[in-house]
Amino acid sequence: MQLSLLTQLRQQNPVVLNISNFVTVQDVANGLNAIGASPIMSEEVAEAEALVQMSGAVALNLGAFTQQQLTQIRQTGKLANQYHKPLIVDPVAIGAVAYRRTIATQLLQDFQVDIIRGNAGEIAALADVTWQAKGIDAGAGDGDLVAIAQAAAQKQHCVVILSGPTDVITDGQRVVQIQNGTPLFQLHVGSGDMLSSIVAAFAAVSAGDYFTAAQTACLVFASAGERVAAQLSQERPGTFAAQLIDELHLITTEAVAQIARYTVGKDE
Ligand SMILES: Nc1ncnc2c1ncn2[C@@H]1O[C@H](COP(=O)(O)OP(=O)(O)O)[C@@H](O)[C@H]1O
Ligand SMILES: Cc1ncsc1CCOP(=O)(O)O
Ligand SMILES: [Mg+2]
Repeated sequence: MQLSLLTQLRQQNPVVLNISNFVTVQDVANGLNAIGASPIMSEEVAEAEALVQMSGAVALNLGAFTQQQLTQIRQTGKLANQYHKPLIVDPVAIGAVAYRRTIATQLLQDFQVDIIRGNAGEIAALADVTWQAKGIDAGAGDGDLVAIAQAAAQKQHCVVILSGPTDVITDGQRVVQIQNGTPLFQLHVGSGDMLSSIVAAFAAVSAGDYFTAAQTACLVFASAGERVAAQLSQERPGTFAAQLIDELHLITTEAVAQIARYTVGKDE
């Protein structure tokens, strides 16, 4: 864990290129902006090379792609590899939709991803583990989440974040588990997408240590949500979403350190 990465992120204000889905694009842009990164979104393959070159990291969200956008996604992923930019993929709903799973599998062969961030249903699909994913949500299953995340990381040769009540972060061998968070995240569509792009922002300032970038991003994001939830007397999804943006902007490394609850290793 390296909370100083949050300070570096705010000092460096890295450009993060996002291919977003149309549902959560604004959450992602504002979440990145609030925490101290500089978001840019694009839907045009003709500008992909210029945008990748100027970016500190690239986040590809597979939430609602069309055939046309697939060309852009594939090209942007390849360019990120070519220009050695950290590449993050969010494989939205690949556990629930066979078509998405097929496409994601192909894409992950077309370029080498550095970090994959998904919920249990999505990461189980990558690891070929049976799971009852439900739409964009994690769904239900009884597999060992740490073993599933490790299997996915080993298969894709990258860092994997399996997010949920506990976030599991692994490079296939090493494991960190973060217990911070709030169930209110699940009441706001876009929480996961925001996290994936914030992971990209941390990766941009991590000098290639993607395992540390991934766990620090997860801890900061989950802590921000937890601090907001602690101030709410009722479940208020709208208020939570607005205040999450505020908190991403205001949260300090000291505040995160004060509430951080995580374990290093496989046992919680
Ligand atoms: N029940 C929960 N308790 C605490 N934190 C949660 C819970 N569910 C999700 N989170 C947090 O919500 C954020 C988004 O993760 P997740 O809900 O798994 O993504 P997605 O929206 O893609 O399904 C993460 O920071 C995760 O830690
Ligand atoms: C509802 C929906 N449909 C396609 S993408 C998307 C948003 C998914 O957002 P998240 O995974 O962050 O909840
Ligand atoms: Mg998601």
